[in-house]
Amino acid sequence: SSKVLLRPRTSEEVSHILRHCHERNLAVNPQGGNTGMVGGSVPVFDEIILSTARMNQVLSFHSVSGILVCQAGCVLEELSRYVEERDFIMPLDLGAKGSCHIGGNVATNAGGLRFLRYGSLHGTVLGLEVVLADGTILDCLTSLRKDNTGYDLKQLFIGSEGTLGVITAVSILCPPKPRAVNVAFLGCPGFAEVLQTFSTCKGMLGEILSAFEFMDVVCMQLVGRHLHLASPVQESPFYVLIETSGSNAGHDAEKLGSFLEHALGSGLVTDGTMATDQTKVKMLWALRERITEALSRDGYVYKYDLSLPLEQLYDIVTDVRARLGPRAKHVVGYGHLGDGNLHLNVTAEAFSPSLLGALEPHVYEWTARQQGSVSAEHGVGFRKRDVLGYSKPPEALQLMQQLKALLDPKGILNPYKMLPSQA
Ligand SMILES: O=C(O)CC[C@@H](O)C(=O)O
Ligand SMILES: [Zn+2]
Repeated sequence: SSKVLLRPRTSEEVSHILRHCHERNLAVNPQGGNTGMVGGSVPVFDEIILSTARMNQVLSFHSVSGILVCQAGCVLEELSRYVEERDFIMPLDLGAKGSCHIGGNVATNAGGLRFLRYGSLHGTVLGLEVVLADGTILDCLTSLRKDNTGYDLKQLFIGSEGTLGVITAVSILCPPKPRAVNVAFLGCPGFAEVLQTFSTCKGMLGEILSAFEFMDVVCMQLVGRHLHLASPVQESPFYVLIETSGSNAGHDAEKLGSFLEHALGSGLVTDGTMATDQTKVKMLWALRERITEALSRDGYVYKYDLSLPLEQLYDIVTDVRARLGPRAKHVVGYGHLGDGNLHLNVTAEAFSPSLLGALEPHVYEWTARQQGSVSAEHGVGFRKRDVLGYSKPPEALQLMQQLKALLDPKGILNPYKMLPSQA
């Protein structure tokens, strides 16, 4: 029901907008590419939408350090192209790269496909400029690798989902572009073999391993049915996508080759294919990256983004499949295995409260019993705010409420998001 959408170009304009809204108690919903999975960027009632779409300028790039400073509304894929032309890459990559904004990525602390190698945005973001609820511009846009001068305030805004301030500019450390990238797409006979492949792979590939993703056979069937992407290997219960990135093509190919020989020889892997040329690399990645899209064409999707101990990671998928039986169209498990991050998705013809009742709180209770996280990389937004208690103690939730009250006493920033409705 929003009636107003504002599209500022500068931090000063954001500051004027927030000062105005703060004085008049007007609620504001910051919005980047609007690709989030938990409704964090969608207004609940008639909030004023503050879009970062026109704040899309690169401010500086240093070719020795690889430090990029840009406005919050730069589209991730455009930044990737910009730094790749200069022989660097962005430290994060995700399926929504064509539309998501870097400011939104930082605000949700998005994980994605390069996390295994380059780590979280809490490490790669070096500085932020943030406009606070009352319009104050907080300039923490430094480009220093090391800086121990007091509390590291920028960390508070990484993953705060627009509830504590509006991120207007980002300083981020970009790694050098790897000279050699190889992708192997393999079929595994069981989940135990997927885990064993991961251990072997870490041992044998070491520092060149840059991604370890997995998907189950149902994901592959759906990608085939809805997107017409053909499987490059024989049908198997599980598939893994392994990427290596290094500086010496010959060295990397040799390492990957001996790993594959071992994996095939010992029965961990039953079939596989490899790619070094860009087109085939992209084709193999598409099988994994486009699962979300295939699922959305399958029906209504119940989505869970869990961190779980590796040994138990797939048990919840098997459990939910048995629990729901024919009530679900499909129950799938895929995700960033190397990061202990499972995407459990369930599709059905339409939304049904009874199916939701069979899934929740069951999935959350299961996750809590494993000391897992009910939101690994998608954030909390509107959808998951009442389940934070499964992963955080009451004392932590109370401190979060206190921080919110300190930074946004009038509660104008992204209301009804992230924090539980009655804490
Ligand atoms: O749709 C999902 O649940 C996961 C989306 C994304 O995080 C992915 O890894 O593909
Ligand atoms: Zn993911």
